[in-house]
Amino acid sequence: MCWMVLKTNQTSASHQSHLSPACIHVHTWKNAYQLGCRAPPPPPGAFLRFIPSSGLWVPSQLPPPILSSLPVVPAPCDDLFDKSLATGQPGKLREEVLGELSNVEQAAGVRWSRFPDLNRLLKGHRKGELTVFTGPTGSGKTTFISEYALDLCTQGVNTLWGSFEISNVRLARVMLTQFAVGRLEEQLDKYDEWADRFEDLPLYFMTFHGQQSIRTVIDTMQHAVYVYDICHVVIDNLQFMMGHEQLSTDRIAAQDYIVGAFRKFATDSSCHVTLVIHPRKEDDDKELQTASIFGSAKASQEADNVLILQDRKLVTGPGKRYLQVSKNRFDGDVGVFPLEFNKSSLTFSIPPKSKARLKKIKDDNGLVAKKPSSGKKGAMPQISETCSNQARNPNQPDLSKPSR
Ligand SMILES: Nc1ncnc2c1ncn2[C@@H]1O[C@H](COP(=O)(O)OP(=O)(O)OP(=O)(O)O)[C@@H](O)[C@H]1O
Repeated sequence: MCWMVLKTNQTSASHQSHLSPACIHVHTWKNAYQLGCRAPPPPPGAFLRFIPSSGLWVPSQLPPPILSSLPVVPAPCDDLFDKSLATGQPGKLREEVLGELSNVEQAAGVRWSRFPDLNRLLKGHRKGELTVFTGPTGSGKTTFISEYALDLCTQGVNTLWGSFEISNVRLARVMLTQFAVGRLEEQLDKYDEWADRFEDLPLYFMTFHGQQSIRTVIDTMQHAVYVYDICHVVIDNLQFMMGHEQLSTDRIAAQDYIVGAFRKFATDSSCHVTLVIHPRKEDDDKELQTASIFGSAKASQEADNVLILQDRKLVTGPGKRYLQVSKNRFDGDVGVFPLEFNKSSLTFSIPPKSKARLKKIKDDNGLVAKKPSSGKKGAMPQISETCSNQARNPNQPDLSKPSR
């Protein structure tokens, strides 16, 4: 068994006297080697372990006094290396690459039912990724990300919301309106039907509001992954979670640390994290860019995907807003697509001109209706031109069914 160093401190271990090759030799009568020194390279087959932070190859069995003085926490690891695509290697690289190639659909992740353009660009929503989402103040970030997450959740993506800016009551009200694709204020008799259906979704809310420490938030997320098998965490938004205490320079460092913690959580827990971050103040006539995200470049560097809600019209499309995918690490493309806001249903999906794409079937009564969907829970809402403001919805409660 070889050993791998999991955590290191900032100081190069080789600068510490007890870890210099000479000192190890004096204490153990065994040879250690340091990369980049005039010392000879380790002989082939030598039973050594490598300490990445120090560039040292040390004997794999150091006596306890030296081992305990390491500035690191060693942990056992059988597979330090993957060799090309060779079979039989501990990391199974070859099988895993084949798995990705032969299951392209699965590797692409869960597809949105309300946002076909997102599928075109991002392919799908995948576990273990970090998405950073930004947009001007009041442009509709919360409203959009609510529908974006709800869409996935109705398809069985277990979702945890951390709403640090608006209360869970207000958020759930927006989501319920989007779920019902229409205002429930005027049809309160249907409230219980919709609420029952909404309650059946694998959707959970953190009970935090306002400033909260990253440690507490990550602990809560880890607990939720363990207990509820959460696959998607939405943090809305980073600035409200951090509060306003730090000075400006500390604040950027603190934000970088927090972004790093969310990144690590996403990777380690195989859970997608969508992080809403306000942009820095830009001129109103300028479009936002990846570099407009508040803080250092850390957020966009760590992110797998960067989405920007631009509050201006696309010259070539309908809608007063558009969504820009400005970074896409996995597959697919970067690009833009228009969003048209429906004030009644608080939804961004299906701009009116795109309705032409939907296949319509005239029924016997001369009413216009969309071809029935697959019946999949949470599938694309069906737009009926017989409804004025409210779109017909596959999530529509079956009113013949008694409410719970
Ligand atoms: N495209 C839109 N057109 C008009 N109004 C919108 C649009 N999108 C959202 N709204 C409305 O604007 C208000 C603010 O929306 P929302 O809270 O989603 O914005 P935000 O970008 O998250 O705000 P903040 O910058 O404060 O976090 C809400 O009342 C919402 O219904």
